[in-house]
Parts: sequence; structure tokens; C-alpha cells
Amino acid sequence: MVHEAQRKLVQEVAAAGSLAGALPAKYVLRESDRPTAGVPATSLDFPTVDLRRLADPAAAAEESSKLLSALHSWSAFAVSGHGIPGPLLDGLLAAAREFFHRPPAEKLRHSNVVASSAAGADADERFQFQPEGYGVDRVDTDEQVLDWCDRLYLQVSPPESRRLRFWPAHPPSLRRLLEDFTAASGDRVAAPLLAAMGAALGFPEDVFSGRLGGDRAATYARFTYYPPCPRPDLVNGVKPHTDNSVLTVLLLDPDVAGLQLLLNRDVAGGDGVTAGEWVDVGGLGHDLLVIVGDEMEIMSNGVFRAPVHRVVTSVKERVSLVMFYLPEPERNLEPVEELVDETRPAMYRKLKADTFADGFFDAFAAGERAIDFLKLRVVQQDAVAAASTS
Ligand SMILES: O=C(O)CCC(=O)C(=O)O
Ligand SMILES: [Fe+2]
Repeated sequence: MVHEAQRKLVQEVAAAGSLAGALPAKYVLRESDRPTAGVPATSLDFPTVDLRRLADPAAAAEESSKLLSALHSWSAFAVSGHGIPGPLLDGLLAAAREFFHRPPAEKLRHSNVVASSAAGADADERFQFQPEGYGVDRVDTDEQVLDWCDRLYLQVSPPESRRLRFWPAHPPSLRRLLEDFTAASGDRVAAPLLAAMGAALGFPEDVFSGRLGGDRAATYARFTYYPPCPRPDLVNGVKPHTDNSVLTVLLLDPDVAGLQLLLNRDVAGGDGVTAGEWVDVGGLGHDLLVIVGDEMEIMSNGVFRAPVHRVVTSVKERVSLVMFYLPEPERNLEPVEELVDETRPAMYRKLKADTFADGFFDAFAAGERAIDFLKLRVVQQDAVAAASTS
């Protein structure tokens, strides 16, 4: 069964709202949850990792320690030297923007609300939501405050898992651009960074990547369209969350900022910023942004932590593309044994990657962190006791 708000495209709400000058109550946050201005990352030492230097034997050690320090302090960093041509990045975001500007009926051919597979479904149950395709995020309840964005969510890897009926036909360039970016972002950004993260901790390069399922590891692309919002002070573009990923690679709108990271540790630079503050990340040009996801937090036994982040809206439209790198669904997700010992027992329970992903979407709709929602944190005392008796 599909909630009635599931079919409400924010783009149409925005168009109607600009005429009436009002914002529907479903999007309006309680006062305590409303967004606040962030500290600009440009005023701080927001780290950039240069992939060319990471691949250069003469510079790799220095760049690797920069990577490690970025991961420890920010759990996120900009990436330069990735070698992905600027015209591909610009062309892809332009094509995405063009798709979101197409007429609703055309976009809805790729809707994330589909005919139900349940036999004998009655009128209420003839349709169901599933994550792939175009539309809004999953709506479960009347109480849920809705995010001010429409999205297009597609599995891009492995190639045989692509469900092309969800891939836009217009503009015709979009498909090829997405295929090219998928290959480049995987080979030139995600793979070398995963290897470098293992090596930076002193382990073999495949300590993380070797547990993702090789060619069967999954990648999802999420294009998000944030329509111009008449009251950015009242809504979330995307509510605070961590990502369902090992690593997330983001291609941000070069012209309109909106992404904010919640610091989970103090960082130096500028006047220094303390944990618990929101930082505006934007203006990266053709650099990409990389964020640690929940699955890496689990695999690294909490050495790397997934940062909470959100998107705030503005009176200008905004488009972004996010690539989520995930294990093969059948794999078990658990701390790698290299990072577990008696002094640091496993801090998270084991579960299958697809069970985590399902739970992630339940938690996201409820506005909670999947790791907490699924009760994956092992109470430290229990873990220590278990380690000493085994
Ligand atoms: O649009 C953005 O900048 C980020 C969106 C995001 O955090 C997500 O889709 O997980
Ligand atoms: Fe995110």
C-alpha cells in the first residue's frame, strides 16, 4: 500500500506554492529541528586529498597521512586529481537538470511507485513503493515531515543489475554520461580510496575492498533535485542522516550550496570548530566530495565514522549526484578481523548487507540512524566479557 503523499512531487508543490505563497504543513519542521546557518568549510581547513599524489610513490606517504587525518577529523574530504574530465561532470549535472525539467507525465514513466506484484491485490494495494526510479523518498506515516526534494535513484553496478525501465530516455545523453561517470568514479575514485584507506591503517590494500564481493559489489546513483524553496528556514532539503554505503562519492552543484556536515570530532583551522557544529560544504568546483558511510563504520569497527549530514534548501534550485558504494547484498557485514582484538572488541553485530540496506530505509523514513535503529552496537562490557571467556 502506498501512502497518499508518496505521489506528491515536490517540484509540483513548489510550482503551486509560488503562486499561493504558502508552504504545505507536511514539509514544515518543528521549531527545534529547523536548519541553522553552517560555518563555511572554506573558512576552515577542510581537507582535500589529491589522487595524483596518492598514486605517486614520491608523494604517497604524505598524502596518505593527510587522508587518514581527514578521515579521523572530518570523516569526509574533497578529492582532486581524479582525472575525470570537467565536461563529463558538467554535462552529467546539466543532463540531470534537464531530466527534472521534463513534464511530470514523462518522468513518471520511471516512477518509484509501481504496480504491485501481490496477487489479488485490492484497490488500495494495487501499487507499491520500491526504491529505484523517480519520485520522492519513501513516505510511511502522516507524522513524517517530508524533505524538500525529488530524486532519481538507480542501481548502476553491477551492469547486469541495471533496471533500464527506470533510466530516463530524455535527455538521450543522460544514460551514456551516467555510464561513463559510473566507470570513472568507481575506477578512479572509490577503488583507489578504499585501497588507500586500508593501506593508511597499515593493512593490505584489499582489507576493505576484498570484502565487498568484487564484480558483484553494488553501486547506486542518486540524482537529487531541490526545487526553489520560498522558505528555506522552515524545511529540510534532506533530513539529517548518515549514508547507506561503504563510501559515498558526491558530485555537488557547483553554483548552489546546501550540503551541511555535522562534525563528530573537533577540527583545527580557522578558529577551530567543535563537534556538534554544522559546516557548509560547497564551492568544490570539479573536485568531488567523499563521505564515510555506515557500512565502513561497521567494517572498520568504528575506526572510521559515518558523519551525519543534511541538505538545506534555498530560493535557487539545486541538483546533485551521489554514488553509493555497497557490498554485494549477500555478503555479511561485520568488523574486519584485522581491526578486532581484545583491547578493541567488535563494536557492531554481524548482519547481511541486504538486511542492513532494508533496515536503513526503514530507519531513514523514521528519521533515525540505521546502526541504532537495528541495534547493531554491541554494548562494550558484553563484548569484553565475551572476549575474555572465549
Ligand atoms: O544533495 C546533496 O548534496 C547530498 C544528498 C545526500 O546526502 C544523500 O542523498 O545521501
Ligand atoms: Fe547522504
